[in-house]
Amino acid sequence: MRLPQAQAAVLEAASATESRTVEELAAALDESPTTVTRAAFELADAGLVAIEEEAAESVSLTDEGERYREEGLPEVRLYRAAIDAGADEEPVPMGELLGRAGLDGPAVNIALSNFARKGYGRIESGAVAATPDADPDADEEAAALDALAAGGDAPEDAVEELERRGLVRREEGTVRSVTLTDEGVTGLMEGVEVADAVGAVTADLLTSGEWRDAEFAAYNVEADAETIYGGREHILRRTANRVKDVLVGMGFQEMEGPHVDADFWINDALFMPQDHPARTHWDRFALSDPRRIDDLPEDLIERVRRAHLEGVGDDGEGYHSPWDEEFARALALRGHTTSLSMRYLSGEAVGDLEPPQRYFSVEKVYRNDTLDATHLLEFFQIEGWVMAEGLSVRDLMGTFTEFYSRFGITDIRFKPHYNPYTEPSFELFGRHPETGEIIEIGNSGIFRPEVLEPLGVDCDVMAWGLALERLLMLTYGFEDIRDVHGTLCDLDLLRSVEVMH
Ligand SMILES: N[C@@H](Cc1ccccc1)C(=O)O
Repeated sequence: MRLPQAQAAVLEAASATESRTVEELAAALDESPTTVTRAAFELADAGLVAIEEEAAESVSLTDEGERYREEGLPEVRLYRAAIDAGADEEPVPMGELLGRAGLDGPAVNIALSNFARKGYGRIESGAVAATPDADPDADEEAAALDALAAGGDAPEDAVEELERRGLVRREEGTVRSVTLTDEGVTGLMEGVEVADAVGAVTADLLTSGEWRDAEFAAYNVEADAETIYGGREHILRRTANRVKDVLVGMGFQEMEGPHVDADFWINDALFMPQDHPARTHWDRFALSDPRRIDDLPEDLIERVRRAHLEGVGDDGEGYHSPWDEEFARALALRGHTTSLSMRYLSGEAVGDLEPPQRYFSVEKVYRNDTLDATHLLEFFQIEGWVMAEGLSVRDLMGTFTEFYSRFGITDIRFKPHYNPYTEPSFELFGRHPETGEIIEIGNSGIFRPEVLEPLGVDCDVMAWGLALERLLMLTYGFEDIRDVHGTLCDLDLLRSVEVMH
């Protein structure tokens, strides 16, 4: 029988009467467990060995656990310092003991919370009274740390406590044991010849031309292998791209524009009065340097100013409140991408547009919100608008129904709403697939004449801002947006979440 080197070695090292683990074989053969595992699976495929698998749990020390194993658990160090200072007879001020025990930073709280729990003593009004006959040498958690570090076992309740404290971590693994089958024994008796099968193509093999005569080992695609995570497009980016594809498919063109913009484009062009509470309570992220925009179309400034002061049309009223150009020139991170819609509708971005037109963007916006499961300080907005003659709310609803149905969402709901820049306005809601909760997914409406006339648009424009992250929640069932985005994100989830097309 001819076998590649690793397989021949494993076959010879295996026994018919005693199963040997992959780790034992690897140590005996001075090979890596990966090589032995692979060879064992190939031998098993050929019927020469049997592999038995057993789920096994291993417990290892975290960096913090390792540190305490070397330096002593903080509560034990506090107890020893307390005994040294005579705290078993008379309480000693805490500050003094912390210095003696060499404890500072987070270790102080850790020492204090475990000290009393383990019966090392009491802490009252800033002084420590130590239990005279406590035995720090018999500390079960310290003993467990030592035992686990040495590869041994420790009592379950000690391990649980250490795990709770973040000093050890449990890992699930599989232990594989190999035994020779009858066929394997026969094969061995008949004699095994080592074939020079090549396991991996090297640059040498290729340049020397040796690959022409080499015998290549077959791949075993069923063998267990270490998981290697390659780079991968983030689910949010992937969903953003999918949204773009859907909108392009619906006849929309993409807008682009600055993340930092003048309040003029973010608010004033939208007929948001300068003294509107939203312009302060929206908590904008203002820029201090540069502070203002220089480049604004003078004639548009004038038309917007007049719309704010006097209104638009015969029965227009306006706000009759002061309008300050400098206030409009202030720069901030955009709180919505409707600033882009203003730049495009005004002709500032790509020149004057004739109806019909459809535009969208899927871009970041910034709001000083309080972080929670459904709010981030920055998120992606799916902005969009349609410019055409004779648009109605029916068109708006139809567009959303069409858009969301492309993502399998067929039960969106509408609620009348108020925006200073649209009339009528609607908020959109969808049902969370896991919790069943109705969540807000967007805001929309038909732009008022006070917005459109200064921009020089004389037909209807319906528009919206939808939250990409909420769409993600509805399509994937995420419950906490922080699992997907930001420093608390769940890497395992991001690595393994399935792609939806
Ligand atoms: N700017 C609105 C969305 C919107 C855009 C356009 C028209 C109506 C509403 C928001 O951020 O909530």
